[in-house]
Amino acid sequence: MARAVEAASVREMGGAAFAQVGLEAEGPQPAHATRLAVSHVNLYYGDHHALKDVSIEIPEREITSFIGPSGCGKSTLLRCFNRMNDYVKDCRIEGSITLDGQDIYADFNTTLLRQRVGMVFQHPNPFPMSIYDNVAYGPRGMGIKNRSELDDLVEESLRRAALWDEVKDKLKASGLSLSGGQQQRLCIARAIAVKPEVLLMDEPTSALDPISTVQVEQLAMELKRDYTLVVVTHNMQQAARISDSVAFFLLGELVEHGPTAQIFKAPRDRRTEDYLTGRFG
Ligand SMILES: Nc1ncnc2c1ncn2[C@@H]1O[C@H](COP(=O)(O)OP(=O)(O)OP(=O)(O)O)[C@@H](O)[C@H]1O
Repeated sequence: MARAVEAASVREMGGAAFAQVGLEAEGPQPAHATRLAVSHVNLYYGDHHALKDVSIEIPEREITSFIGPSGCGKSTLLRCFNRMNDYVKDCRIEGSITLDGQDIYADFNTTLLRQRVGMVFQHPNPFPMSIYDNVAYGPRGMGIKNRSELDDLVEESLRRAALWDEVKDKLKASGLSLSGGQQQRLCIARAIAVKPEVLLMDEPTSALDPISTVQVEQLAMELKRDYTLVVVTHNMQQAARISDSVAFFLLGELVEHGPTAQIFKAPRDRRTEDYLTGRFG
């Protein structure tokens, strides 16, 4: 009986994020191939055991969201995907992470990895240069010097980032002169200009107003047609709105990962229920 009441409360409370965004559980979707595969990963910052035996598969052309309370390891795992943690002193990783079957911690060129796995951060961080140069920066670094090729790439990337119409007449203006929401879309344009396969987004809308948040969410849903997206978010409604699947982390453990409807409406683990219903975190 108590269990039945709890299950009902998850549907009402945890499922509320899902219901509020007007989504209903969908039937089985065609499976997408695994793009990133994490197998038994343990990560330590010095003595601190930040990721504990984490295994998860990230399917291509889907949005996978990482949720969980502060400090549970969401950003740490995200940063493993393009080896950003390499820059952290005393950071040690065990286990394996593969991109299309190739171990990214074995014999893998990190420059190439970061080209294939792009990242957008919590706070928009345009370079202190023009809008055009921000987007052209990556392609130039890859050796593209031809002006018309660069022009095409810049336009295509800004269009895909839903920013072209707002900036096409001021491409020489500083990227820093844009609004916060525009700066974040500029950073997305910069990330996709090098044609990555995976886009990592670490709380990409937490510094944005509601209108810019909706624009970035719509953009993420557009981009998943071609890219694999992994999004860290504290916003449960955002996770419900945009994700194909959701992974819940707690104290460095991956508690469960499943289709968005299942996680919000019928989580398998009591700890996920407790988090979604606000009993902790
Ligand atoms: N560079 C670092 N050096 C040492 N410890 C770190 C470092 N980065 C993160 N940690 C620790 O690892 C744990 C996981 O941190 P992480 O940033 O991955 O959590 P998170 O779930 O993304 O948190 P938040 O939601 O607050 O961003 C925390 O205890 C954090 O203090």
